[in-house]
Amino acid sequence: MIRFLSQIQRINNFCYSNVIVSNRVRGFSTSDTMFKSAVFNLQEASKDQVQEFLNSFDTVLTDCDGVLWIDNNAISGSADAMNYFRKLGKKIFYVTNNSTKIRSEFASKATQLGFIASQEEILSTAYLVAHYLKGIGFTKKVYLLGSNGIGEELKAVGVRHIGVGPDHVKPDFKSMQPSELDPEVGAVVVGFDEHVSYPKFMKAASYLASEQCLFIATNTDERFPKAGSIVVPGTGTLVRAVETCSERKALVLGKPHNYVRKYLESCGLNPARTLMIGDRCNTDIELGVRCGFQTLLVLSGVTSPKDLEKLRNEKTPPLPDVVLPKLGDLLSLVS
Ligand SMILES: O=C(O)COP(=O)(O)O
Ligand SMILES: [Mg+2]
Repeated sequence: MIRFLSQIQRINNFCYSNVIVSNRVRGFSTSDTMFKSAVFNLQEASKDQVQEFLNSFDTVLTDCDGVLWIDNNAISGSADAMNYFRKLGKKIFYVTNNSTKIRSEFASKATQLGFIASQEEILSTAYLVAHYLKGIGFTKKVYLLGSNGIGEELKAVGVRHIGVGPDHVKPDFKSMQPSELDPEVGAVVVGFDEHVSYPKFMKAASYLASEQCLFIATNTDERFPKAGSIVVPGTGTLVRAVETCSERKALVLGKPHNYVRKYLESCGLNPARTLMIGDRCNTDIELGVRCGFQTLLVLSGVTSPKDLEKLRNEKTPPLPDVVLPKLGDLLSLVS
């Protein structure tokens, strides 16, 4: 497996890749100094090393929120970096845990923000939910605690759903009757839902009281990346709430879980020649590590430089192979 880090190892005469392998496979047996060095700051690389890095992969999988954009604003330089990868002939996939849009909407958003993207290159959790239910031949109805993005993807594969939009809290909300439940519901899907409410939790948990009812979640991200000090709770907040009141565990489809991993495996990627870019260690980097990809963490989203330092000090895996402040910084290293 010829990877960038083993090139660095030769150049620096320092065993970066062995440190990483031993950290991952055999636990933290290496010295603190070696461990800390295991995350390579690409900004400290020479031009030749950056070139080696760029030559070490053919496929780029990138996270979206926090790497390419935050809300509706592109992160400076990200589009140029992604378009540069494309110019170099790299295959590109946008792999997002965000469930609020259908794939064509993600492609339009990307295009508007300056990225080159087609629907076929988008792998979103809304799509994965539809892919999963279609794959198991699901014919019942979905109770959806989520957005229209999932609803539209379900519709595209012929799966019926209810629940999207506000379900207002009434003064006597605790007196909800079983007649308010739809007997055709055979699955509860939890994704991001800006209209989350107590009646929705009651309905989700009541459907899930039947063991036959499937329980699926898009992702468990704790927070959305946000510029500024306001915390925007992520889908994990809703999943945990439904898990708590239903006393069940959801099957989670998004990064870093098995379903998305298997999906990517079925795309015929060569793990040794694939780079995963992310802004979050416990989803993006974890997925990359589990799949055997190289991993690049950018500090423009959820993980701050302080968070990374803490993870390195506490020796908390998964850690990325390389790090950059933001994806756009790559271009100044090659020009
Ligand atoms: O929307 C989310 O929760 C995360 O989306 P991302 O995977 O593109 O960061
Ligand atoms: Mg992200």
